[in-house]
Amino acid sequence: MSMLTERMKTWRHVFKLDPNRSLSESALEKVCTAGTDAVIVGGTDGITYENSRELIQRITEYPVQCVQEISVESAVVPGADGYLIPVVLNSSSHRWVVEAQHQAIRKYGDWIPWQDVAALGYVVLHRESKVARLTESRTEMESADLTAYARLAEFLFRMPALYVEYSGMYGEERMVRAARQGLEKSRLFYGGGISREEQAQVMSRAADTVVVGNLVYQDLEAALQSVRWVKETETNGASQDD
Ligand SMILES: CC(C)=CCC/C(C)=C/CC/C(C)=C/CC/C(C)=C/CC/C(C)=C/CC/C(C)=C/CC/C(C)=C/COP(=O)(O)OP(=O)(O)O
Ligand SMILES: O=P(O)(O)OC[C@@H](O)CO
Ligand SMILES: [Mg+2]
Repeated sequence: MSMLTERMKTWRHVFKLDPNRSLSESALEKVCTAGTDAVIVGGTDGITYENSRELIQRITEYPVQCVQEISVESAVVPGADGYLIPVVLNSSSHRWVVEAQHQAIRKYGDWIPWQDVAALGYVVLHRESKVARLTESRTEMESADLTAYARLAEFLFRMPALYVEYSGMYGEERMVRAARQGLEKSRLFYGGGISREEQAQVMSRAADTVVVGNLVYQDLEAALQSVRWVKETETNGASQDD
């Protein structure tokens, strides 16, 4: 299998499943066979090795890429198709920018399969979200700040992707477009509050990859439809590939 950063370039739609929430086997089968490009396993609270391993093992029964987004060092599950490492660029605590990552790299050292690892430069914008509270993110910003974070992610930190995160809330298109303005090749992820076709279309035009999370648990049929909503929409100004 090619490097994770290469595979990510093909992702238009991804589901994010939370190990701390339950999903029946028939629902999981529908999610994994709906035509999404990857399933990300991750969340902010109640994440353990046991619940992550259980969900990842279930997903690997299906022919879809299964990638773990690591938010807790002790929950890393060997055997996933890849590992996404969040770096919260607008956190006011260095813990979520370098320290948690440093500790984990110290712990796992030689075991880390770097070809299957990619950093995600997060900018967290929903003030009331769990992730904003956990990471003490500075969510108040102007669009120019977001453009600057995007440039910082791509040109200073050489990150393969910038993630505009509105977890739990539908975000502002102008902010996603501001992030796009700062990027050339790095991928632009959007996630947050997608529940209707028109929302998915707007964000699919602005971003490269659209992440659908909570909708899976709120309205499974709509979540399954979101694959089509995203994939039938063309992106504007996609990141340039080599
Ligand atoms: C043996 C083997 C194969 C080993 C693998 C080696 C490997 C890959 C090691 C990992 C090395 C490494 C650098 C790990 C990182 C460790 C770590 C803890 C980093 C910190 C990450 C971070 C900044 C977390 C903060 C929280 C965050 C950004 C979470 C992302 C997910 C998210 C926002 C989910 C949405 O949350 P949800 O719970 O759904 O929210 P709602 O309930 O509101 O919907
Ligand atoms: O759960 P929702 O609001 O869809 O957000 C998706 C994802 O961006 C969460 O990390
Ligand atoms: Mg969630």
